[in-house]
Amino acid sequence: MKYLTAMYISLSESLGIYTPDQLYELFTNKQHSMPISRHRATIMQSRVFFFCAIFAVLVPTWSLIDLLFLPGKLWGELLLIRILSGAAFILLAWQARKEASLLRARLLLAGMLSVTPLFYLVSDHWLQAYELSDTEQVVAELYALLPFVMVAGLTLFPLTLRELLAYAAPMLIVVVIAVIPQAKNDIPQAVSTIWLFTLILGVAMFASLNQLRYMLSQVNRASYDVLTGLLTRRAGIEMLDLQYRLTTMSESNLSILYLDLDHFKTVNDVYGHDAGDVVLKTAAQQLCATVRKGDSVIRWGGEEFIVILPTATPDEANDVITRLMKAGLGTRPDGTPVTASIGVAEVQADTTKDWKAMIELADHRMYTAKTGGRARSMGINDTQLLWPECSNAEAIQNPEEVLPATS
Ligand SMILES: Nc1nc2c(ncn2[C@@H]2O[C@H](COP(=O)(O)OP(=O)(O)OP(=O)(O)O)[C@@H](O)[C@H]2O)c(=O)[nH]1
Repeated sequence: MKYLTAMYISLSESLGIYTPDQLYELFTNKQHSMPISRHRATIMQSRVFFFCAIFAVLVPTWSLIDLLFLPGKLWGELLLIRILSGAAFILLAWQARKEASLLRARLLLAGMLSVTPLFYLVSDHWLQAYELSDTEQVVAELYALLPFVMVAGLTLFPLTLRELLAYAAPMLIVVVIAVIPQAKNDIPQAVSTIWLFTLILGVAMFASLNQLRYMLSQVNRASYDVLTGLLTRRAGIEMLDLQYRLTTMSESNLSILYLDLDHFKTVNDVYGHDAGDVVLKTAAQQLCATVRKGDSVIRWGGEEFIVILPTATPDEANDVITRLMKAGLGTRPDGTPVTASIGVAEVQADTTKDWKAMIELADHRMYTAKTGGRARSMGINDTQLLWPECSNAEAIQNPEEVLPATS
């Protein structure tokens, strides 16, 4: 099995087709990262808003066409459900303007997709009760297109296969229920209706999955640093903003660490850029290995990192730093330990007004740690923690001392 998976991965890489992980990401959102879920929720809600706003106007306005071509009593009945559907679309559009979350986006889409099939089922029931002339029949036939319009609308949303199946199944059931009476008189017509619906559904699912695939690649590219695999500054800012708001809502704790590797430039200058890259990668891996699952590590700049520690008090943040100093950030090419200057900030202890102020404070403390001798952290109330192996960090990492002797 392992052998087959490895073969599939190498084949998929060389042919440019999906790897098992990519396929899984298209099947379900279980492994989607926070930036992807947020981005997807925002797109879905903005499109639900767009769709619902248009339908909120179109559905009631269409009654003018009904008035011209359908019997008066039938027009009155249809007008009632048109007004109700229009109101439902207004409600959905209004809800879609609220802050995006995946749960809200999914519920709104489910709501949007149910209004039209319900409208279709009720209107179809009333239309069947009337003997319609040829012209009236043409207008009535337009009603039968409603589920097709809705299913085609799925192309607008970047959905996983599981979501698509969950949304498409009820619509398919509605169409099957609606064609049952028709099947009694005209089986080929009923079969071709279901066939056409399935075909449009297939195309819509394909387009929707493709949109998701494209979105995944774009968001991943923008959210993860190519060298270290950490969150990029852009994705990190979104995460900081979210965590800060969640923390202030729940009045809990939130600590951040601002790390700047010490004398990193000398690694590049003495051993070359590739060696510098290896040091950065190792430091990033060590950081990720030290923090908890819910924490986030961001590559803030060249050799600067930010660690977000949700719910962590200043003492807990210091525990993380102690763990990190013990585990280390890897070694430089000359075998000396890589160290960092670290600034700490905490939302309650520092009473910061927003995440930017928190970053500024942590940056300022990191600078104090740097000027205070490097290889140390500077926390709240000037609490300092020193790197254990580096009681004399400056001497170990003095650029002049690591420069190889020139002949
Ligand atoms: N190899 C490599 N180097 C990088 C990357 N990004 C930034 N740098 C280098 O990181 C170095 C940062 O050096 P400085 O900010 O001067 O500071 P430093 O040498 O770490 O010294 P202190 O911060 O004062 O301890 C610069 O030489 C950048 O070129 C990268 O992706 N790869």
